Amino acid sequence: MAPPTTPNIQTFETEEQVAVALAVYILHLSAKFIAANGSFSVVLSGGSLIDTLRKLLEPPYVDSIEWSKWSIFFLDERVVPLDHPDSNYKLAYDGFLSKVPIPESNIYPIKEKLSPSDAADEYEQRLKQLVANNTLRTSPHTGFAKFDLMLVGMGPEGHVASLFCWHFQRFEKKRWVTFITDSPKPPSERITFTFPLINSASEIAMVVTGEDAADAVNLALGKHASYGYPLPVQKVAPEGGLTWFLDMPATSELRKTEFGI
Ligand SMILES: O=C(O)[C@H](O)[C@@H](O)[C@H](O)[C@H](O)COP(=O)(O)O
Repeated sequence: MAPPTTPNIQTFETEEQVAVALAVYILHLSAKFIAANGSFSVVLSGGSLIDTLRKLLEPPYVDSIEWSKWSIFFLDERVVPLDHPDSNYKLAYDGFLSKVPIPESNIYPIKEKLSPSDAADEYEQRLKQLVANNTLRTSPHTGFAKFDLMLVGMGPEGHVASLFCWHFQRFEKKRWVTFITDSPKPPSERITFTFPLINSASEIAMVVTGEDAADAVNLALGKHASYGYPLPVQKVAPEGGLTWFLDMPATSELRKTEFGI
């Protein structure tokens, strides 16, 4: 296991500025990985992240990216049909994927009409096949697939992907993809990448905006971060780079603790 890198914490006045900075960061990584490997594998979360990607759909970013080299995966997914309003694929398709020329064959939604357990098995097997045929690279440290970029959101109580406090999935060590049938955030049935897979990534962006996230941001990044039982977000410790993108409301509690205001 490679030692995790120190996070790069970037804070911005507004969510709009986070969206711009995220577009610049993604543009840079896309060019870097395509130059090095001829491809760029990106893992998307659900939630507000998809809207925060909106700057990528505008010039100069949209015209500067080699979209045909991108492949898209889902960090977690609700076990519902792909056209269901709760589907992360539908959210990503409507808000982002339908607006950029990523080949359909490079987009990897979950398979429909399976139980949560079977959907997780099927997605894991598909990832393993993509490693076997060299579409995805592997971490030499962990043997898990090594995605180029994971875009990760955080819930107000510190969950990431569908890995929640007080739910055993967060301790999974062997599986690449697992499932949950009692998710505290609806809908209850989901599949999710596990921490060993998440932490094998080359780059992770934690994209966290809004005041709802302020307590968990303070717990994760504040001076008492190492005290007590860690939140799921505190287990995000990739062998590659970790960059936090935060707006002012998300750092409001952190600023009180850090500066005693
Ligand atoms: O499918 C999901 O529910 C998500 O992948 C989930 O992990 C999300 O990223 C966080 O809950 C943050 O969501 P918000 O950005 O909307 O707060």
